[in-house]
Formats: sequence, structure tokens, C-alpha cells
Amino acid sequence: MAIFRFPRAQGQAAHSTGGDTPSPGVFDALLRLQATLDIEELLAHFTSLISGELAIDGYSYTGPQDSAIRCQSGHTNRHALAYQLVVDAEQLGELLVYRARPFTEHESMGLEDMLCLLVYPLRNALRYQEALRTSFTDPLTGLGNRSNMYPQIQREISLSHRESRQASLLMIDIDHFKCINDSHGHQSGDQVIICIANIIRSTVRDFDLVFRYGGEEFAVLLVNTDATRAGHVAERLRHNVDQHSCRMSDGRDISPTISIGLSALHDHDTPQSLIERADRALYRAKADGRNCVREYVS
Ligand SMILES: Nc1nc2c(ncn2[C@@H]2O[C@H](COP(=O)(O)OP(=O)(O)OP(=O)(O)O)[C@@H](O)[C@H]2O)c(=O)[nH]1
Repeated sequence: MAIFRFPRAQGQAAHSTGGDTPSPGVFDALLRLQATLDIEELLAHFTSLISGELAIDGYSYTGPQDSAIRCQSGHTNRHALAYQLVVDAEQLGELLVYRARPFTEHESMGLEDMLCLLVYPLRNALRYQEALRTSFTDPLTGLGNRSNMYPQIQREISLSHRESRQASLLMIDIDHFKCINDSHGHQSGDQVIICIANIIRSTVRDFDLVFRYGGEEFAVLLVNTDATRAGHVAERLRHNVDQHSCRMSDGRDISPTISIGLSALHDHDTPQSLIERADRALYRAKADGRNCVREYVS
């Protein structure tokens, strides 16, 4: 894979001979590339821009490490041009374009000229996506945060209604967490929150939605799960936490417990009404002595 660095070093100047003033077509393409922060849309503009010079069958793009960004369009084929994109030493991921016929030297030089138009808009789009991701993520646990939770639950409610499937919500609270903070310190409290978040994530399925609701409280939307099955999941989760000791960085172990409130999705639920019922069930679990699961009953 070639490394495409921008700005280019001297001697690697653009290959085109058209002078410094961009042609109206290139200027127009530049405007379109700069008008979007959506990576898929950006790459679609870019591939339509290069298609005048270079017939390709498809492309694939992988964002920088840890970004989980993957886009592809069309199909792969026998021959590929592959570039690792770097701008001002910042890694922007890898782009591959495919087709059946081999690429000529002239075509690969042409593509490299076009990549000069892509890299800054791509960097802007990646930074924007990262800012979005950060604003929706709880920095302590890496789970979705509360502002991420409402739109995601709303989306899942709509899907569940449309596809006539069930869903259930668990509200989870660490018991006597104030005592943990008071006896072991706030930092250990944070480590307990991380430990519980990890147990929750590893107990539920990958496509269930897990959020840190705030403080020592979590919410889990169990997708395609009725109240009976949600009760089993909640009990397994409670049991897993009860049986686990959280190892602190100073070597001490803390053994927290959790209380769980459960509510199944109703026909006319909003995220708020579903959360409110699960919260009431959670209060009942606390009132019943903690370290237990309670389902909302009207
Ligand atoms: N370490 C740490 N503590 C937090 C965080 N967020 C909230 N807390 C603390 O969590 C504690 C919650 O206490 P309470 O709401 O009284 O609940 P509790 O002690 O768990 O009691 P029950 O829920 O009734 O079992 C408070 O002392 C908060 O300051 C956090 O991010 N880290």
C-alpha cells in the first residue's frame, strides 16, 4: 500500500500540467467535497469526481485506527490502487479503489492529484465524526451517555413497533454507592462504576443498548426481549455482579451489588414513559432491600 502524504514533499508536486488555477470543474468538485461532513457522502462525491478520469468498479475506505469507520461502494476486483492517507502527519485511514483492468502509471498519478482535493475535507469530516462520538460517549465507561440514550431508545421503540417485536428496559443502580465512595475514596468509586459497566456489557448481547444514565445508574434496552426473558437476563446480571469482586488499582477488592428495575415496552410508549416505569420498579427493588430485580406492575 502506498502512503499518500499531504502536503507533498518538494519534487512530488502535483502531476497535472494545468497550472495553479483550478478548472471550473475541479472548483465545483472542491465545493461539493467541502460542503459535507458525512464521510460516505464525501467519498461518493470523490469517486464521482474521479470517475471522469478513472473508471473504477468500487472502493473501500477504512478510517483511522479505533474509529470503526468503514465505507464501501461497488465491488472489489482483481486490481487495486491502495493509499494510506496522511495529512500533516495525521493518519486519515486507507482508501482502495478497484477494477478488473490494471491501472496505468498515468492513472495512478492522476488519482494522487485528485487525493489532494480529498484530504482536507476528509480530515474535517473525521474530526467532526470524532467530536460527535465523544459528545455521545461517557468518558469514564465508554458507554453511551444520557444524551445518546433518548434518540437511540426512540429509534428502537419505532423499530419494535414497526416489526411487532418486544423490547424491555432495565434501570440498574449500584447499591449503597455513597458508602463505597466514603469508605474507599472517589477514585475507587470510579473504578467500581467501570467494573459494573464491564459486567453489564459482557452479560447482555452485543446488539442490546447499554448506557450510563448518570452517577452510579445504568440503563439497558434489551432488544427483541419480552418481560419474562428480560427478567432472566436481569437476574443473571444481578447474580454476575453479586459473585464478582472488583479489583482496585491498589490491589483491594470491592464487592458491590446492584438493584434492577424492569419494564416491558408498551404500545404507546415514549422513551420517557418506558424509563419512568423501569425507574419506579427500581425504587421498589431498593425498598425491598436491594440486590434484587423488580418488574413494574401497574
Ligand atoms: N465515584 C463516583 N461517585 C459518583 C459518581 N456519580 C455520582 N457519584 C456518587 O454516587 C453517590 C450516590 O449516592 P446515593 O444516590 O445516596 O445512592 P446510594 O448510596 O447508592 O444508595 P442506594 O442507591 O439507595 O443504594 C453519591 O455520593 C454521588 O456523589 C461518579 O461518577 N463517580
